[in-house]
Amino acid sequence: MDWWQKFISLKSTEEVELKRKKLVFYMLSYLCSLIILYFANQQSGDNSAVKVTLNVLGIFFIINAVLSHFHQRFKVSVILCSIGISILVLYLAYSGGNQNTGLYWILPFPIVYFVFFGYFNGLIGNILVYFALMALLFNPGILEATYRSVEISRFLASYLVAMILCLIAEYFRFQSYVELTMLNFNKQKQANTDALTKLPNRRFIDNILLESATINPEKYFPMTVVITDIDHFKKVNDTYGHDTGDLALVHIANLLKENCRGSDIVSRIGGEEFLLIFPQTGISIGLSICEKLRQLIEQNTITRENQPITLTASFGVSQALTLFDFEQAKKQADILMYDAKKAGRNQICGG
Ligand SMILES: Nc1nc2c(ncn2[C@@H]2O[C@H](COP(=O)(O)OP(=O)(O)OP(=O)(O)O)[C@@H](O)[C@H]2O)c(=O)[nH]1
Repeated sequence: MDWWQKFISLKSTEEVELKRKKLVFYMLSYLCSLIILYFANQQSGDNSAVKVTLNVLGIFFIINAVLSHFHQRFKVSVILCSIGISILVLYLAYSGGNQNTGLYWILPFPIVYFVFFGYFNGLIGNILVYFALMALLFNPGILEATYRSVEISRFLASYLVAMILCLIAEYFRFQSYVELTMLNFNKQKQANTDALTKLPNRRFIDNILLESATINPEKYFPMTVVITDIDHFKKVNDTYGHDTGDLALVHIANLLKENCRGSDIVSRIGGEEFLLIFPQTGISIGLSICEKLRQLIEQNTITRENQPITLTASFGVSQALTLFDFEQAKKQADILMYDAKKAGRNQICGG
């Protein structure tokens, strides 16, 4: 699995999308219920059944929206609201509302199902309501209202057109949401990846990793923190050229990555400097992993023009028991790495 996938969160775009849905839900709930209550009490004439039903539904939409501010189950509120809307739509068709104008007031509703449920589930919801309306309207015997057949066919055709237009709009809105999400994902990935070795970079450590460790410290601590630096790397560049230097960096990066666990973090934080993090690992195990890595680097030469080039690296190993120790552990590992250099390179200092 790509290292990034464990950390990538589409959280930011998903949160924006959820915020949009919530705002639409609240606006629709409060605005529609006010309109419904206005019609219930000012425009429903003498029809007391219409008055009562509209008042009940209007109050239901308000209570449902208010309650949703206090619990975490937003989806439940949306489903309840949609059930209320379906009842309202069918009741308007059945009763004719005030002076048989009910059908006109149904036409704005197809969009609500798409806004709440997306293009696919919204379409299913709309089709169900459409068939229920057809079943009602083509059975005049069960209706309280009386409609001319031309009125019914015009209404059903307009509902269908409204449904198709909303479907097109919602489908392409969703596609652009997916594209923007991927764009955001790729930009985040790019910003947190070292271009040469494809390892996580310093920005990743300072932002994303620390955020993850703050949220789930038990996943990380106690941790071993390692700084490793390739020895005499300048000589590699000077002797074989910058391209070979790059090749050597990629080689070491792959070697470190392939020989650490999936949960370990291997990052490139400077020119020829790598920061390794071994989560939930005590210092003694950390030291033995580093010894294995040190030997692997020494043994796995790279070849240039059929000539083997031996690389070695120096390691500074420290540990962080909690998040508060992390920065200090990094500094300590850096100091220890320089101690390893001073002591002759190709060795590990730590404890
Ligand atoms: N090819 C290549 N070289 C790099 C890159 N980043 C840094 N370097 C080189 O890495 C070298 C690091 O040299 P020094 O800091 O003197 O360290 P060193 O030669 O490894 O010596 P010690 O660390 O003391 O063993 C410099 O020559 C940098 O130009 C890179 O992305 N590609």
